[in-house]
Amino acid sequence: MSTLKLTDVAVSRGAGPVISNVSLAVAPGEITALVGPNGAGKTSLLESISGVLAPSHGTLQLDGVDITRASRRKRFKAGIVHVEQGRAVFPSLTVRENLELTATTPAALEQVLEMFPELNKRIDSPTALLSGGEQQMVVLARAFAAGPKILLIDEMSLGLAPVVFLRLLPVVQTIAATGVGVLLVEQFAHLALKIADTAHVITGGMVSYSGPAAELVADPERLQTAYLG
Ligand SMILES: Nc1ncnc2c1ncn2[C@@H]1O[C@H](COP(=O)(O)OP(=O)(O)OP(=O)(O)O)[C@@H](O)[C@H]1O
Repeated sequence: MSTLKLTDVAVSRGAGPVISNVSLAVAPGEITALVGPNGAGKTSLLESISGVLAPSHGTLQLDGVDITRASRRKRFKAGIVHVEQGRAVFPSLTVRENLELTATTPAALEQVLEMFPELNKRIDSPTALLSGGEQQMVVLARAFAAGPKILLIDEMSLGLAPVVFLRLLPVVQTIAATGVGVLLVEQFAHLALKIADTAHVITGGMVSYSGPAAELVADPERLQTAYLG
């Protein structure tokens, strides 16, 4: 059970800073939602956590250990797994072959399929033949099989109908229930907030709200105000 802690993180890209002064924690077994408008900096923040981008300021700690300068590979080995935007499956491989990329023993594969029983039915199908929602499930299952302590999920809803996205949310809850700390980035804020424990709204690279997700669900005006920065 691991906690990720960001303190005063800033990230620059190209022309200048895209993230400033972000402090937040991702607790084990909980879902932390990071929501905000297009271009707010959500992806950049996730990339600074998984090591794609180096923060220009601030610190990142996993269980009290400073990982601010750790390589991407080292962070992955420490349990920070990043599900990037865009459903990166290997379409010509079967579902089984996609999962075996991270579930490297028969026991590990069995454990993943217990968590994702829907995939069992399609296990020998080429992944290209699956629906968008099922492909996203393969991506989540593959990430879960990597044994994350902290799972970063970027815009899982991209290109999916809201009704399909809704079916994936319980899967994220099941993953968190195993003790994984989930940081869920979403543009469908109202749906993500329903399953989140804690929420952070980010606008213009800065956090405009941090608190219980239920507070934003109960008070949509507050969510709107936070979106306006
Ligand atoms: N590869 C890049 N090079 C330079 N600037 C970039 C790059 N990617 C994103 N940006 C800029 O960084 C800022 C934050 O973008 P980012 O993608 O992190 O936001 P986001 O909240 O994830 O938005 P979206 O939901 O549209 O992906 C934006 O101003 C964007 O134009």
